[in-house]
Amino acid sequence: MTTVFDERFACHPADYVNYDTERLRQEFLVPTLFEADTVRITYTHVDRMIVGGVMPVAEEVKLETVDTLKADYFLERRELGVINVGGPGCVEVDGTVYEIGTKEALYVSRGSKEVKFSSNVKSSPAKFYINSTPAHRACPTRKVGQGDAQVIELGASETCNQRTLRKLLVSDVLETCQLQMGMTELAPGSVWNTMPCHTHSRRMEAYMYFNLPEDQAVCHFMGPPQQTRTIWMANEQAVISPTWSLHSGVGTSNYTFIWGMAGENLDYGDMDHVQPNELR
Ligand SMILES: O=C[C@H](O)[C@@H](O)CC(=O)C(=O)O
Ligand SMILES: [Zn+2]
Repeated sequence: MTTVFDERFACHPADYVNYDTERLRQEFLVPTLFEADTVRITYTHVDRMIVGGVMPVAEEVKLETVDTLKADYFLERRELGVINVGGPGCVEVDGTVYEIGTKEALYVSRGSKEVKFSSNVKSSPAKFYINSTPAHRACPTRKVGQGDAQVIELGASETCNQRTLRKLLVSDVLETCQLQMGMTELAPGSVWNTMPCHTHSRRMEAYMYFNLPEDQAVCHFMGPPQQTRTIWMANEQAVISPTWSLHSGVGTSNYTFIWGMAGENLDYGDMDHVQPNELR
């Protein structure tokens, strides 16, 4: 197995406006998450979130520390959220095995020394999407299945934004330090996520789009509401949303995405809303 590590620095909104397409993609897009028997992790200095993907195929894959963390093990000072977007698999945390089916989640406590990922069926490997953030204390490791989620229905077909939001690893469901994660699924024919959109300078966010047909795309919007830019995204790619940025997208078909947040509060409803006709 291999670990592929990449580091991104935080960026000022006054500089961001001068970025061209390539530079925007370099700073904010995480283009590859899932590669056989590999842990791919991107460390963003925006709230120090790590965004990554683990796809075990032929072997069990271990979450190993990287030199940049200067930690004896990956979760020495961090908590971890895992959501499986592939076939059924297992996550073993210090000897305890958790069966994680498609669209199920696992919260892993700070202080967990050994985290190992495996797929149940090689021909349909698990794809574990991960977010990890600094943690000041240990909260219990826990699996969160679809039935444990807090579900919210949003939007309408008339405005092409009908979607089901599932809060998985959030404060209403279980205890975490700062990490909050969930999944939003667009209804067939609906293409707009997070519209009307919002910002929340108290928290950064990362989005990972999946279940998007390979020949389709999502146009992701970012930036201060009056200075937006777009990043065209493919299936199973992630994008970093700095604290000053909105995050919304429109697809050429429907899709599902995972959102993950980190920052100074756990209040999902803390948002500064922006109406579509206010955007520039
Ligand atoms: O701060 C919250 C996040 O942006 C997402 O949860 C929004 C979302 O999934 C949606 O509206 O579709
Ligand atoms: Zn948000």
